[in-house]
Amino acid sequence: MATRVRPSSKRCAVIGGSGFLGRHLVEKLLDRGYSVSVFDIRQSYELPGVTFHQGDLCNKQALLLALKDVSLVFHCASPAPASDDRALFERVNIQGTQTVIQACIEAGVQKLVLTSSASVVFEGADIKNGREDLPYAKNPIDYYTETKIEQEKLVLKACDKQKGFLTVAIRPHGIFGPRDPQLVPILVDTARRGKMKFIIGDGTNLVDFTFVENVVHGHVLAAEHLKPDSPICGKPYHITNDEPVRFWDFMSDVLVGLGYAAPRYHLPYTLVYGLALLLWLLSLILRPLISFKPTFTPMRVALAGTHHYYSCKRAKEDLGYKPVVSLKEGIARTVQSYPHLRHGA
Ligand SMILES: NC(=O)C1=CN([C@@H]2O[C@H](COP(=O)(O)OP(=O)(O)OC[C@H]3O[C@@H](n4cnc5c(N)ncnc54)[C@H](OP(=O)(O)O)[C@@H]3O)[C@@H](O)[C@H]2O)C=CC1
Ligand SMILES: CC(C)CCC[C@@H](C)[C@H]1CC[C@H]2C3=C(CC[C@]12C)[C@@]1(C)CCC(=O)C[C@@H]1CC3
Repeated sequence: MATRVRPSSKRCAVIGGSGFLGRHLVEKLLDRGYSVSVFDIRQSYELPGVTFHQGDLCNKQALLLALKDVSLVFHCASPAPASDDRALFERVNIQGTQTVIQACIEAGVQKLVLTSSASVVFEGADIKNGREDLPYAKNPIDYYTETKIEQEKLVLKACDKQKGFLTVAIRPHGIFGPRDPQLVPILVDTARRGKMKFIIGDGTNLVDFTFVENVVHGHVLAAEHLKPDSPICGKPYHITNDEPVRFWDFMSDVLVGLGYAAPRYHLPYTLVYGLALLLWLLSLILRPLISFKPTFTPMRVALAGTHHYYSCKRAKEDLGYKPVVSLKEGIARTVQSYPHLRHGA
């Protein structure tokens, strides 16, 4: 009788491993002695100890090849939040995640760690020290958030101790760090176009920004604590820097660190939000004739003008989580890593 080979617990796969968070995660896993299969729609680097599988996560057969002999899977692939392609979000984040779950079960994977987002509970109103038991957003602010909610529900529901398939979701917030393609590049581009002169609202709103290595640390802890008798099975965990900061202080520190002026003039939140909504509607109506992408989208304005910070008490208690890099150190390392984005470069 053929015996089924139990996959090695040091063999894992990172779906989305070519992306910003995914690549940092892959590097940490290699440091910790894992061998890693990366599954991604693109290959962005090469590293010893990493096997690349290029493909779309909606394709189960392609996934199955990457998951052969793998016991642990991290799923951190998603279309970029800035996209407004609803069909793409639904296909990748919802149907694609269903495919990931099916492929994991068929391949005999034992643990699935999803990168969700703290934004799954954000509707544009203040969240102060939000806990994981806040309800999912009833009116998600964009298609990204809407599909991240469905994705998280699917993964947590799939947790089945009897079948030996365990799942957990990590909810990071505002990830930043070296090689981030989003936060710093968009900020610098906006500054270079002379649009970072204004503070939306009174500038006192507190927000979480999380250094990428802390997010990676949360993922590794979750994976290593995910066992049949553990309280973490089927649960979501906030992972942040645990140092809420004024949104506009964080933006100013990054801008000034790169040689740009900090924003100074205040604009009322409701005025800017209304204008952003109007511009977004116009961009939808005019799309057949002209295509333009407003910088100040309703989502970005809401994020820039409200409080949204989250408690990581549950992660501290259940995972022993503690940030490994402070906000100050994270900002310094991030600024240093972008010489090409410095003023005048
Ligand atoms: N950045 C942030 O502030 C936050 C991010 N998150 C979550 O963290 C995760 C990682 O985000 P981040 O690293 O910033 O994003 P990236 O865009 O850098 O990484 C995502 C990777 O997934 C790939 N991908 C997209 N669609 C598919 C597909 N159909 N099949 C296979 N691979 C695909 C992307 O390729 P391509 O680039 O070609 O699309 C990219 O390489 C995401 O799930 C995101 O929702 C959560 C909270 C905050
Ligand atoms: C133009 C300026 C007002 C803002 C420039 C910076 C923004 C691009 C970023 C500030 C907060 C960021 C953020 C995300 C993306 C980049 C920002 C909007 C997310 C939406 C990424 C995906 C998530 O899951 C939640 C993040 C919240 C914070």
